[in-house]
Amino acid sequence: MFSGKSEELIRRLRRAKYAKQKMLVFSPTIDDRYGVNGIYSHNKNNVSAYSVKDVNEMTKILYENPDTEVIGIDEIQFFEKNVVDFCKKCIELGKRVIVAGLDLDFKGVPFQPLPELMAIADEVEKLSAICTVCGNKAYASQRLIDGKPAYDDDPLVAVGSDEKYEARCRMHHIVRKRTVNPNLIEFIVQLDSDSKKIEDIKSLSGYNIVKLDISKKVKEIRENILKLHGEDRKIAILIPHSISSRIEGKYEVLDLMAEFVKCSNINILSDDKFENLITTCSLIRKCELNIKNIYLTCDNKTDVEKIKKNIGIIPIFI
Ligand SMILES: Nc1ncnc2c1ncn2[C@@H]1O[C@H](COP(=O)(O)OP(=O)(O)O)[C@@H](O)[C@H]1O
Ligand SMILES: Cc1cn([C@H]2C[C@H](O)[C@@H](COP(=O)(O)O)O2)c(=O)[nH]c1=O
Ligand SMILES: [Zn+2]
Repeated sequence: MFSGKSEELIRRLRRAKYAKQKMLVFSPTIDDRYGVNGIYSHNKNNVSAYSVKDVNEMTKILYENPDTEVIGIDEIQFFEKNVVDFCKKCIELGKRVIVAGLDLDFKGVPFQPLPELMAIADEVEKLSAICTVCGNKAYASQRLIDGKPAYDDDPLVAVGSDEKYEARCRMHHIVRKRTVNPNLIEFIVQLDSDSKKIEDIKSLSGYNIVKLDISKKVKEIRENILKLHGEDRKIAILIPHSISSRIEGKYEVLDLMAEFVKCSNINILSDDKFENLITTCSLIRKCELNIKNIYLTCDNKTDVEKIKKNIGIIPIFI
């Protein structure tokens, strides 16, 4: 963007006008930045044009004006692929076709249908703007959202001008990739009654420990977990209730934990109520959740062997 494509198109169309050639000029309806029914450069230089939404509309107008000699199209990247056939048809009919469009999108990926149009064109003039950071020749358009580079999964089409885009050279053109929080959510199922022990768990140091509040709505709880995890934080969710407790009277805590099966570990804090531990572990495993650690808050050494044999995990005393 800002390379002077529209200015150049306007210049060529003005010359055709001086030559008294009959012209049809098209601009996509979607581009209403500086006005409709015209081609406008960033300097507000303009020529009048038909504002059309697709190739069908262009074809109709062309049939109504069969003596057209020159056809100009701006922002051709906003038209469907069939605009290539339209251009070919016009050339076969002996008309001169001048189009302007963006070759690369904000990610630096070829913007369809420019690659095909450039391949079939008799003449291609590639214009460059100036990098707003270093003053070198620009390579692509930097999309900025709240002043920060856009992400690679942002929508392809976003009409705008310098409030959204800047010309940038290769070095200063940035596309952000959305990073997935590499930290798994650590659920801490508390089967004992001594919550103070949680601070003693070394593997959870640095974690933001959030207590699950089952008086809230499922949607609210879920969104809060997603938000905290999405913020790239290390989070541990303390479950001070039975995993069979219900949220909103119908949804078990275990159902909620199962929603995060792909991005969570389960840690269990247990005292000497062995049966309770066995039942909890088997319910958790039925949901294919990963039990990472079992922490014993009692010092009953006989439990270690029982847990190892029945659950397959060597418990850690805290
Ligand atoms: N970074 C930039 N590099 C070059 N020209 C710029 C820049 N920013 C704004 N401009 C202005 O934009 C004009 C080109 O506008 P325009 O023809 O609409 O470009 P395009 O259609 O390629 O976006 C230039 O003549 C200049 O006045
Ligand atoms: C890079 C890029 C641009 N756009 C939009 C933004 C503008 O409305 C036009 C380009 O206009 P210009 O005449 O070249 O200044 O295209 C878009 O929708 N998606 C993109 O990736
Ligand atoms: Zn630069």
